[in-house]
Amino acid sequence: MLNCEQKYLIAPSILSADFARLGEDVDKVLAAGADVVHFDVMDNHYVPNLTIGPMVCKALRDYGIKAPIDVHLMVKPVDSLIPQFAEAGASIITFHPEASEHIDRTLQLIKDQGCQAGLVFNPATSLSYLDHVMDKVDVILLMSVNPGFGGQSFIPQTLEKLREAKQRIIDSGRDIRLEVDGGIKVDNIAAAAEAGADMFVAGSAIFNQPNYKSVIDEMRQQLESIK
Ligand SMILES: O=C(CO)[C@@H](O)[C@H](O)COP(=O)(O)O
Repeated sequence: MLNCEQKYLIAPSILSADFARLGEDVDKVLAAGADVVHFDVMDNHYVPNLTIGPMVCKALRDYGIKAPIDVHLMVKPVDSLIPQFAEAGASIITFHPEASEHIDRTLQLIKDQGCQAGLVFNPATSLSYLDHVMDKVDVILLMSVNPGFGGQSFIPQTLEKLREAKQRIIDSGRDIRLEVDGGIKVDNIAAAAEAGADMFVAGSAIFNQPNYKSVIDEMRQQLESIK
């Protein structure tokens, strides 16, 4: 589960990791200071790309990965995969509201499996999907790129949407993580945090550098500067 004590969490997206040595690469990024493993699941239907499923999640657990695994489902339909990911060792499961027939039921299904639950918002998806489910979400994930691929540029309008989501969280009085995903780098992580984000997914910014620790340290320095 997520560490509630820690203000900011860094969650490398393994979409940009070395899939031929995934266990080692995930170990390496955690040893470099990452908090959470972000696990992108794409079905070539909801998004135009195909990635990994519950077997790979289980393989990471069997390899010895203990950190929270944050499973971002970019699949449609979603419900049938939820028990499989919970069984495979997922800690958090998030999904896109457009991909579920019954958002409330899908959130409850995730919680019934013992995982934390979240909704994911594409750049053009309205936050109004949160209106009647704030009591069931543990994480709100705002996509700052259109989903499907790593290495895209951060969409600046996300900052305003983060502020809106943060206000909804404050109004709810609940302890909900605000996650941002897509194009997060050393030079924009502070702006995302100032807008309200407290959990940062970064794929290419970390995995495309030889020294993961130096990137993560620089990200933390940026976050320190706004405390
Ligand atoms: O879910 C997705 C893309 O759909 C993301 O998690 C990306 O994998 C993030 O990659 P970068 O933009 O940080 O390279």
